[in-house]
Amino acid sequence: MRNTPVLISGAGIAGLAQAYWLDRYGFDVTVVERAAEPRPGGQAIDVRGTALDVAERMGIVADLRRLKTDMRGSSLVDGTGKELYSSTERTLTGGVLDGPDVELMRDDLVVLLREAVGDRVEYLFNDSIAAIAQDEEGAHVTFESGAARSYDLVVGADGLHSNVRRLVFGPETDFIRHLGMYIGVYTAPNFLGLDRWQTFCMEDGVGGGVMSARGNAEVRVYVGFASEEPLDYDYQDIEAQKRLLADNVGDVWIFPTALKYVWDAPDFYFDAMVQIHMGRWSRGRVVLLGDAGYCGSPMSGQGTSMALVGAYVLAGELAAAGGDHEAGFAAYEAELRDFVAQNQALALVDDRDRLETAGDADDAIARLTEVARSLTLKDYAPAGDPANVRR
Ligand SMILES: Cc1cc2nc3c(=O)[nH]c(=O)nc-3n(C[C@H](O)[C@H](O)[C@H](O)COP(=O)(O)OP(=O)(O)OC[C@H]3O[C@@H](n4cnc5c(N)ncnc54)[C@H](O)[C@@H]3O)c2cc1C
Repeated sequence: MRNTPVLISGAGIAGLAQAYWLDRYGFDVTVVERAAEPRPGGQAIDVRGTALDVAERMGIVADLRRLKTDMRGSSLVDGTGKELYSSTERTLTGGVLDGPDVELMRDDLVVLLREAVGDRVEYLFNDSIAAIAQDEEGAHVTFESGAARSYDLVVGADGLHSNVRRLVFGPETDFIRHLGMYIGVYTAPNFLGLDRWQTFCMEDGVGGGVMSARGNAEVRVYVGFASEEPLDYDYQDIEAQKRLLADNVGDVWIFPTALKYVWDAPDFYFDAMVQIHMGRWSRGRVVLLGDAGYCGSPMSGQGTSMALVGAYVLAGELAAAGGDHEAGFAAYEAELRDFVAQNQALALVDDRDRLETAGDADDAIARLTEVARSLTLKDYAPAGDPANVRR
């Protein structure tokens, strides 16, 4: 597939995994990323079920396990700080501690994927696609920098607020399903003195938690508030988002203290709990992957795993279709639709936000584990051996 030039928009989890697999099948890959480098930040994320099989085929499972968050357990408190339960067997973010699933920091996974891709693909940082025109010859892309280039295919892996989706499929409002919650995630000093521990708080209208990270040197704060109506704010204006968070979180648990650290946080991430639902994930030579096409929201617990599985399936089906992108895109959807629907449904289960007892948590983890494993990967020959392609 060399000489099949593919442009991937976004160097997040989906984009980097896609670059890895397309390169391994011999496509000629360019990645454009709006940020100056793959963006760090984020809370603990999970690789579980079928996504672990993908990681196995990438040869990165040992690295994932090395980077695993080293939690001893978790507790849940109410808005006054009264403990509802505590467990040394599971965490609220990662599930059963001695199970096969891997919970790690999002930025560690980004670095790991970047290393797995190596220098074999071209990166265009600090840039973004301004326009895409398609015809029988290809997808003709103009970048915001002013450069213009043609590709056979464009993969939109640019996250929840996908630029490619907006340019090719229409406005975000056509595809978004609001789940009634906003969250902010950021790093703070370990102001609670947590020792490999996470404590979460569930209270009407406000919720979240604090989790120690990096050998207890710091914590990741995770704080959200309910809003039935979608809020109007600038996705690029981080200071305004911090203000929005501070203004909407009341005097609940330790959140007022946690929010004192938000102003200096280097890695603040804020977004609505929303899902993306689309009738089609491709149009012409353009296809969507990960959050761009089927965001499940952090409430699904499966955004990262869906991105990894989606990247494997899309690249594999394109390779199997031998250059027929319409057949490849159709097979990608056929293979992945049911898996995505089941994973997105996890965020909508009524009792997922009512984890008041250890039994509730066990039920939720059992359901998640079953759905996360519900797809069996196909073999897409001929991929190179990871030992030969990884540097
Ligand atoms: C900084 C950050 C922190 C996150 N923290 C959490 C978290 O704590 N918990 C959680 O559950 N999920 C979090 N997520 C979302 C989570 O990473 C995704 O749900 C999941 O991993 C699927 O990944 P994705 O690659 O589809 O999307 P993302 O990980 O969102 O990656 C999208 C990438 O596209 C880039 N991009 C966006 N617009 C453009 C553009 N116009 N041109 C080029 N590139 C563009 C972004 O900079 C980013 O690198 C976070 C995402 C980001 C970017």
